[in-house]
Amino acid sequence: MAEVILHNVTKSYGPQTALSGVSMTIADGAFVVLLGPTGAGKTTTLRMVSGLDTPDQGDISINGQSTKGLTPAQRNVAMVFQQYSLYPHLTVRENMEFPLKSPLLRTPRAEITRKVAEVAEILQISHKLDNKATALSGGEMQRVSIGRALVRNPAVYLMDEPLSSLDAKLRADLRVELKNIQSNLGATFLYVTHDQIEAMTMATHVGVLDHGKLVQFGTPREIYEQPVSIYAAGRLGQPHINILPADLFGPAPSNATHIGLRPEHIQQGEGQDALVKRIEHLGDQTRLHLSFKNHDLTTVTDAHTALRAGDILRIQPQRPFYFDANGTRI
Ligand SMILES: Nc1ncnc2c1ncn2[C@@H]1O[C@H](COP(=O)(O)OP(=O)(O)OP(=O)(O)O)[C@@H](O)[C@H]1O
Repeated sequence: MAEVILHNVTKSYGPQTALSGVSMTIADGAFVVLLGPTGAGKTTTLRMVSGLDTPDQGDISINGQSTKGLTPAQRNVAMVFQQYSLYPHLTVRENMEFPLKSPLLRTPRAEITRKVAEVAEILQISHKLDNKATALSGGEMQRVSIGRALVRNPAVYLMDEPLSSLDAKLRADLRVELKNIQSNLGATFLYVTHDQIEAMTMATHVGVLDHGKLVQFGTPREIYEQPVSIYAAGRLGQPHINILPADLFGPAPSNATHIGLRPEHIQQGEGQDALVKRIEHLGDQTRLHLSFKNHDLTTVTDAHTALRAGDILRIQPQRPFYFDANGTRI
């Protein structure tokens, strides 16, 4: 496995800047998740590292070696993209064996068979190994494309929302499996997801992209507990952070325009009156949708709450964030 360093990477497509001066170190064995809304530059970052596309400026090194002029094969990266790209005329087994049959690798036959069986078991597709790739559901095809990456031992795994087409149960299973594989192998991962749980549970580090710029890089806890801006704070957390006028609950720092409250940072039972508008029972969690001085906010409470819509509940902020007019944390 390897360390990947992006140094000042910039890429434009015509007038559109996709990446602007992105510098980031993906340490050997790190699991880095890129977060940002559509168009932020996540896929472009993966394409730059993979060699499918090249930066206009800046450089990317893998294991201390510049990738300038190197093809994807020479970079030894394994990619899984949102749209699975299998060889339709081959079986699942043949698709998964394919990367190991590269003449460069010279993998012994018995080793190929063992590795494919092991990965198929993890991905719960052992019973489909002899099916044609086209005779599979979308979720199965996606698992085969993940399998094709996992049979290899590349410098870095690049994955673009690999679990998004799977149903919830399988997604949860594979989230745990992928994380196990990554920790056991000490593999380096660069991974794109929109899924909060994947980001919080799988990442060793999170990179927050905003219009092609890397605005924050840190552990998931750092991003959650010490966001640099409203934008970064909004990337993690379900329910979403509440962003309200700074002085809604009382005096605020003089340059603050907004207060940011994570749902769990609204203390209940003390403070000022809020109206309970709606209660959502999610099993392990209950969400309260409140109205406070004509502003909507969301908080969480215990699963067996006696509260009902129409009740009045006292609330006050606990550990608030304050932001200035640019959205920068104070
Ligand atoms: N091949 C291309 N030609 C033109 N513009 C492109 C191309 N690839 C990306 N872009 C533009 O670059 C910007 C970044 O795109 P990118 O695909 O990296 O975003 P993303 O964060 O991965 O979004 P998504 O979550 O939708 O996948 C967008 O404005 C996009 O329209």
